[in-house]
Amino acid sequence: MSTTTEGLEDIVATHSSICDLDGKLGKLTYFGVDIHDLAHHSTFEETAYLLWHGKLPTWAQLEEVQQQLRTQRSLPDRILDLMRLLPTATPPMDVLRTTISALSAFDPNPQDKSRAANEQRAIRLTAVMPTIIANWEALRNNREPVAPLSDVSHAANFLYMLTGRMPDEHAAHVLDLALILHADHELNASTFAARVTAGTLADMYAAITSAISALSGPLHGGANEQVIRMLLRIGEASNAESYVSDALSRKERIMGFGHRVYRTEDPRATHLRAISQELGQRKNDLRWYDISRKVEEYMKEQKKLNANVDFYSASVYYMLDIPIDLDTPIFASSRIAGWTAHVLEQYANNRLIRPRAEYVGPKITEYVPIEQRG
Ligand SMILES: CC(=O)SCCNC(=O)CCNC(=O)[C@H](O)C(C)(C)COP(=O)(O)OP(=O)(O)OC[C@H]1O[C@@H](n2cnc3c(N)ncnc32)[C@H](O)[C@@H]1OP(=O)(O)O
Ligand SMILES: O=C([O-])CC(=O)C(=O)O
Repeated sequence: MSTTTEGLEDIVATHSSICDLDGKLGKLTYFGVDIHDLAHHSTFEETAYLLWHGKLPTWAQLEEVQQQLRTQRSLPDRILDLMRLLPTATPPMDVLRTTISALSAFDPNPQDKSRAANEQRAIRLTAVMPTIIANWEALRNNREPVAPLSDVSHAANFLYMLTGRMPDEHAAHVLDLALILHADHELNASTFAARVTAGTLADMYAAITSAISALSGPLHGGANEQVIRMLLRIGEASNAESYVSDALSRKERIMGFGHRVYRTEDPRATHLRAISQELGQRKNDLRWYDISRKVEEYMKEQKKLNANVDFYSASVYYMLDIPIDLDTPIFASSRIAGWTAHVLEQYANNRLIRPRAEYVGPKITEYVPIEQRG
């Protein structure tokens, strides 16, 4: 058998037309469209369309997808009933995983496995993600959920449901930009998990449930929540160096740094760093940005590691007043566009994903009856 590579590092496991990632140049494109162009000009809805259809939409196509997303934001009452049954301490990622899985029972036509039916599922799942997250925030705080609006953007509605107030234009723009930047990233762990599940021809709900589970860990999407907890512990920019130096001397990982593919700046971090600074300036409080910069400089100097997408998104969400444990669910509410695009691509040209393991266990061992074992 060929030699093994732990963690499948640099192993090319499939063909994909969705996302091109050059870790040396720090270049990221979705169907050939540069992430910087999407960040400057697109919206989350348009980016999701690009991921699902492989091309940027016309006005009419954009209008249609926006309309579909807007009209499918509500959750079935029985999903809300299910959420009410969960202990209020349930982590939001667990709530997301459970409700997305449960939504399979409400599929209008579960037998329909056509591309068109799966595209509709992709839209529905994307539309309800913010509703699940915001409803959970309300329920766990003993408040009635805020019903979604159907006449504002995905990002504006998300912030509205979280707070019960219409967000200002800048906040909605910032969340929209964060959603664009997180929407896809080639064969990251959660997307791979989605494709492995889809590869068995399990349905889209099953694939997305796998993806949410994989995203939740601190080495992947779960890092953003840990970043802001670290920034809060550091407290002041002047403490950053000693905090990081102590953590490194204990051989701890600094969350939000390092990447399996990037050997240079993560192009998403470039935008998130700038938004973190801008939000700090607008709020007249550059504390979180300043601490982040110090940590970043020190990590670069000491470990030659760059900030990844999770590092600056943490302070951005914090300055948008988003509760810390919603950071990873927000990541999921963006990545759902990429996950579903990959599931559609997997179904379109499916082959079961089943690698091998190099056996390193004991040699053939005789079966000893239990009464003779020492
Ligand atoms: C959306 C995303 O998923 S982005 C990634 C989010 N995750 C994080 O931010 C968690 C922190 N980062 C990490 O744990 C890693 O960098 C990962 C998991 C992202 C990538 O891991 P891998 O590609 O397996 O790199 P690996 O773990 O082999 O690290 C290589 C070396 O860099 C060090 N290193 C990597 N990341 C870090 C870090 N964040 N802090 C300290 N040291 C680090 C490792 O200790 C290792 O050093 P060594 O060779 O002296 O032992
Ligand atoms: O690509 C990866 O391994 C992790 C990552 O940055 C992402 O999923 O956005």
